[in-house]
Order: sequence, then C-alpha cells, then structure tokens
Amino acid sequence: MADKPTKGLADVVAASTALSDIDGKAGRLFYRGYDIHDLAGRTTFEETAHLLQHGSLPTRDQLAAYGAELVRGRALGGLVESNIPEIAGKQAPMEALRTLVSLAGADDPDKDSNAADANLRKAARLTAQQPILVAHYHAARTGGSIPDADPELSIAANFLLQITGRAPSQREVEIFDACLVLHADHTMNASTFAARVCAATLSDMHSAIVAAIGTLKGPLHGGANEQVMRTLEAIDPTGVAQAVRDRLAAGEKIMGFGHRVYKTEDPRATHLRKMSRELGEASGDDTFYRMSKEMEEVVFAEKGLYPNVDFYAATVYHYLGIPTDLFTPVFSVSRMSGWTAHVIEQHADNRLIRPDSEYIGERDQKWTPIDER
Ligand SMILES: CC(=O)SCCNC(=O)CCNC(=O)[C@H](O)C(C)(C)COP(=O)(O)OP(=O)(O)OC[C@H]1O[C@@H](n2cnc3c(N)ncnc32)[C@H](O)[C@@H]1OP(=O)(O)O
Ligand SMILES: O=C([O-])CC(=O)C(=O)O
Repeated sequence: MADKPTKGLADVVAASTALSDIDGKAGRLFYRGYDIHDLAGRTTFEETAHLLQHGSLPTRDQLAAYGAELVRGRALGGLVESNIPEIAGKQAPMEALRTLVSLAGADDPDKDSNAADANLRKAARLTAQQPILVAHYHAARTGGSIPDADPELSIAANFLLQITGRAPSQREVEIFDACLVLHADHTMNASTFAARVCAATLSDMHSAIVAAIGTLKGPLHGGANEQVMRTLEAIDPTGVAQAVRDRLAAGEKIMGFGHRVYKTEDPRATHLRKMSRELGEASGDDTFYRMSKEMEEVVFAEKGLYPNVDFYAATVYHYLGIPTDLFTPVFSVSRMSGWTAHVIEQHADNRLIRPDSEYIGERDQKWTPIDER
C-alpha cells in the first residue's frame, strides 16, 4: 500500500539539479551558485542563458559565439511561418505558442536526436525563436508588419522593438533585459517539472517544452502576471483596499501573491517593484504602481502574504508597452533558457519519473453486462 500523498507534492524533492537553488526562508535565489541580486542588471539575458545551458558565465569569445548561434537560430522554419496567420486568428497567445513550438520541432534539423550536442543546439534555437514567435504572432493577429530582428540587438531590445514598433530607450532595454534574467529559472516549479517528466521518458526537447508552455499558461503559475494587470484595471484606484478586502472575503485569491517556496519576499519582486516605480514615474502616470503598492500593503495586513515574481512584473511590462495578453508569453521567452537547460540536465542523467499514487476509489466491484447496468 502506498504512503499518504503530500498534496501538491509540497516539499517533495523530485530531482537533483545544478541549475538553480532557492532559500525560501531567507528569500534568496541562485543560478548555478550566483546570487540573482548579483546577476540582475549586471549580466545580460544572453549571458544568463549561456550560464544555464552551458554551465558557466561566458567569456567574451564564448558570448560572441553563442550570440551568433542565437542570431542564426532566430530563423523560423517553413512549417511555423506558413501556419502563423491561421493560428494567430484562432488561438490565444499561450495556446499559439504551444502549437508553434510543436511545429518548430518538426522543422528542427536536430529533431531526431537527444544527444548532448543536439540538445544544446536545440536549446539555443528555442531560446532564439521564442521572442520571434511572440512578435510574429502579435503582428499576424493585429494585421501589422514588424521590423526585422536586428542582428546587432539583444533579445530584449529586439523584442521591445518588434512588439511596440518603436525603438526602445537604453534604459527600457536594460530593465527588460533584467526582467528576462530574473525569470530564467526557478528550481522545480510546475512548468519545469512538467518538462522534466516529459524529457525523462526520453521524449525530445520540443515535446518537453510544449508540456512546459501548457503548464506555465495556468493562472496559478505564469498566467498570474496577466491576471494581476486585469485586476488592477478592474479596480477603482481610489478603492483599492476595499476591493482587495472584498475579494478576500469572497474567498478569492489575489493574483501575484503567495508562493509555495518563499515564506518571505520573493527576491525577484524586490527588483521588479523598483523597476515598476521607475517606469511608472517616468511615464508621468504611476497610478498602477501606486495601486500595486497599496494592494501589497493590504494583502500583507490581511493575509501575511508577499508578492511573487508575477505581481510587479505586470506593471513593468505594462509600462514598457507590452500588451497584457502577452505578459505570460514574455515569461516563456525568459523561462525557455531554464526549461531547455533542465531538459539537457535530465537527459544527461536520466531515470523515468514515475511517482506512486494512493488509491481512494471503490474496490471489489462486480462486473455486469451493459444491458443490466
Ligand atoms: C511564477 C509563479 O508561478 S509564482 C505564483 C503565481 N501564482 C499566483 O500568483 C496565484 C496566486 N497564488 C496562489 O494561488 C498560491 O499562493 C500559489 C499557487 C502560488 C501557491 O500555492 P500553495 O503553496 O498550494 O498554497 P495554497 O494555495 O494552499 O495557499 C495556502 C493558504 O494561503 C492562501 N493563499 C495563498 N495565496 C493566496 C492569494 N494569492 N490570495 C489569497 N489567499 C492566498 C490560500 O487560500 C490558503 O489559505 P487557507 O489555508 O486558509 O486555505
Ligand atoms: O517556483 C514556483 O513554484 C513558481 C515560480 O516562482 C517560478 O516558476 O518562477
């Protein structure tokens, strides 16, 4: 007989990883031993992706080679490109990404191999293509054209350029780049776990990433950032405290608060709060930032809960001009670096992931023919 399950697998150690580590009591996050506070704002997203996928912060030569690989990897395959218009008309952003990454798997030159070198090449292509997929999807559904990706620009700069249609300021690029760094990896979160379960059957990287995207989409995980913005937009700026109390009294969760692992402030929220404030003030209308601050105070007073990564990311993306329904796709642009690194790590030292379950159904049922039921 199986042991009693831990609901939601809380505190269950499901994998060994050298990629990231969290101290939930102290509110600290590390990528391969580097404190997130040392990386954000000082290390680019490309360097961070290299750290996760290749195991070290790159030298200048390594970064140049990896950067060139990312630029080459941006090219979308024929199957993906020809299907974007129809998909953009029929699927919401995260659904579309799930479909497009699946199609990209068919286009990928390494699709039939799980070898380490093939996985690294696929990881680079997936990381390079994800922002391009979001931008092309957005252009297709709005009927607009987008500027070509500029090989001289970073992933962060190109993404803002392609989504907003205007050249971002240097500070906007720095802030968005830091957002991508902050979202890159996070131990055994639900989408990464989904990716590892899939990879552990020795399925391919694209299949694992499709599982991850479908899992990130949900509002209890990456989908929360979009819901935060929708909540802010639905609340009267002069009635924030009452609106939060009413929602809590009705048994609703306030999106962007609470975390399975952090029992104190999420270290990523510390950065995102500052960015939200800076961008809000620079925009000339920091209402959403001030509403967020008030929500934070009320939720803490009422429930003792801290904001998670999704809370202030919402207003940061809003101030950067990113449409609200692309907030979770932005998360996937960053997390692609971590997901792919986890697939590489899983394939490198694999064992099927197959937990047990506790049976709570009927026993000793007597079968009867269909006409007698
Ligand atoms: C990138 C990320 O995925 S970060 C998380 C993004 N998700 C969200 O922001 C959604 C809102 N937050 C939540 O739903 C949860 O805090 C989760 C899913 C993040 C963590 O869930 P769990 O660890 O399973 O905690 P659980 O949902 O059981 O919450 C524990 C208690 O705190 C309450 N609680 C947790 N989060 C919230 C919230 N955001 N608003 C109100 N109450 C909350 C629960 O109602 C529960 O109360 P109870 O014990 O009285 O029933
Ligand atoms: O770790 C989690 O459960 C969710 C999270 O914060 C993330 O994926 O970044």
